Amino acid sequence: MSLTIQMLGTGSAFAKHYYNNNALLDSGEGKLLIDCGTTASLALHQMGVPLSEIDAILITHIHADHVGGLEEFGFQMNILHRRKPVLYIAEPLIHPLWEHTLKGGMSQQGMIDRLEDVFEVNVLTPGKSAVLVSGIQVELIPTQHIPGKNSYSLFINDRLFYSADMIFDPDLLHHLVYERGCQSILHEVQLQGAGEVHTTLDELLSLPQPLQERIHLMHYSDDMEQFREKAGVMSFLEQQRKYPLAELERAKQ
Ligand SMILES: O=c1ccn([C@@H]2O[C@@H]3COP(=O)(O)O[C@H]3[C@H]2O)c(=O)[nH]1
Ligand SMILES: [Zn+2]
Ligand SMILES: [Zn+2]
Repeated sequence: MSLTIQMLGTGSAFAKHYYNNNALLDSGEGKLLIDCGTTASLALHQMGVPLSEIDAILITHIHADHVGGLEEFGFQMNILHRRKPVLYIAEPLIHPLWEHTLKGGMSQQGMIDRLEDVFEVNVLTPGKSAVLVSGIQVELIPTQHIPGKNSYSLFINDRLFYSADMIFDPDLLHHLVYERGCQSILHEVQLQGAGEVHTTLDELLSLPQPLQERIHLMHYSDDMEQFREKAGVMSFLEQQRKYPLAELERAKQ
């Protein structure tokens, strides 16, 4: 069975109409959750996917719309299912995730003192591809988001680029498509204003047409419908719709 991608949500951090920009990848042999924001467990509930069916979680960076649901996920799995969820994470994110995000809610003296006490932590090395669940191979690519905050975009199965929150990096997109065989790009977008920590629609519209044709937009604000025409050949991903990878790749033809 081929890979499918279903966004739990496609919203920006402040969106209310759209849930947090998190994704469920399903190879048919295993399920990988990309990011676990504040709205993740509600979205998964609506999608009919029990938390216990998720084989692993991968975190791109530390912001609530990407990690705010980990406390509930961790507690539910440990308390209700008696097992630690598998967490893939770059080493520099471990300390801030525990010390600055999860410790306040999850620590229990003598029982839960570290991230590893509630999650099965697997460290990923940027630039090195690894099979995270059967049929899903991921390479972390460091990309720029907030000064001093580590953030990692993803190159999946050597053909799909999934942007973390990131500032515009046209050279990376060019490199992935023309030198690494990238077929489709799921890219975050900021529809209005200056892209100080995100990539703007205007910036993506400056890319050559063959690159734009590969792009599917996500992480957008509630006024997305007003930008469909402006986005041209770039399409907006719909939250909770299941996309076979082949469908995303067909869009460019
Ligand atoms: O320098 C800053 C820092 C943050 N922010 C906002 O806070 C949000 C945090 O989550 P996010 O990364 O999905 O999106 C970010 C932006 O919406 C910003 O506009 N400028
Ligand atoms: Zn975000
Ligand atoms: Zn962010």
